[in-house]
Amino acid sequence: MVILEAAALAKRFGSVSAVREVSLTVGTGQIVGLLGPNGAGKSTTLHMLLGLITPDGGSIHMFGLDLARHRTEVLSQINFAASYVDLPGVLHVREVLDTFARLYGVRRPRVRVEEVVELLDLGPLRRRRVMELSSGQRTRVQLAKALINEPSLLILDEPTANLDPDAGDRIRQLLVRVAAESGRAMLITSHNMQEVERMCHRIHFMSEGRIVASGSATELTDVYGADDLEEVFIKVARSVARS
Ligand SMILES: Nc1ncnc2c1ncn2[C@@H]1O[C@H](COP(=O)(O)OP(=O)(O)OP(=O)(O)O)[C@@H](O)[C@H]1O
Repeated sequence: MVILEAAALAKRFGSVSAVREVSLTVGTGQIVGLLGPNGAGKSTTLHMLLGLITPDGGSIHMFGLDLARHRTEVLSQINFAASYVDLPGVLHVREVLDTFARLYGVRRPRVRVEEVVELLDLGPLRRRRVMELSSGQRTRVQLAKALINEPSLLILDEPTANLDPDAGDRIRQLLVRVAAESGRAMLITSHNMQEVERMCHRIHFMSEGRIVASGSATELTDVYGADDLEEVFIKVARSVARS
């Protein structure tokens, strides 16, 4: 089932065309990756999907509903995590999760908070203030917050950016398991090609605001005659830069 359908999205910032004619879909249980060099338009695309900025063109449908016309209903079924979004630093981890559970109108909030604490291994950090946490620990709190409302669609901007290799691997496994077991759809950006190769069913490469290549990791490595996704990335980025 199609969870997210974006068609011909466009966004300009003054003279910069940040996103041009971007179309993509994400289905139930599917993990889709959005890749591309710095400034390609990935975050701008995610921010339009989250209703944080208004597209100049195109349409966004989630669960069959137009985001522009059914904003509250749509946004209550999705969630987002990114390391650049600040959580209230003076609150304890437990208080942050309680607050978001109530904001999202989660049924049985205490039970759900305990579930995400367990899932993200936050037990020992429950009573620590967010401002006292390391960046990797904050990333885990962000992901717990993103799962609190059991979203049908999870949008993750570089979900493992601050994590050490062991924590990053655990989070990747967790997200893959969550998508497979609960059918949650995920759209992620990442500069970690191994992560994308391992997690994503479908990948879109963006460059200068456009999607310039799409497929599974295997399809893309075949098409570009590359050994791995990192080589594909470099070939795509350099071929666009030359053209
Ligand atoms: N609020 C803004 N005002 C002006 N220009 C912006 C704004 N947000 C983004 N841009 C520009 O839009 C383009 C796309 O930026 P965006 O942040 O979407 O890229 P990105 O692919 O997420 O990059 P990165 O990998 O570095 O995070 C860039 O040229 C950026 O400078």
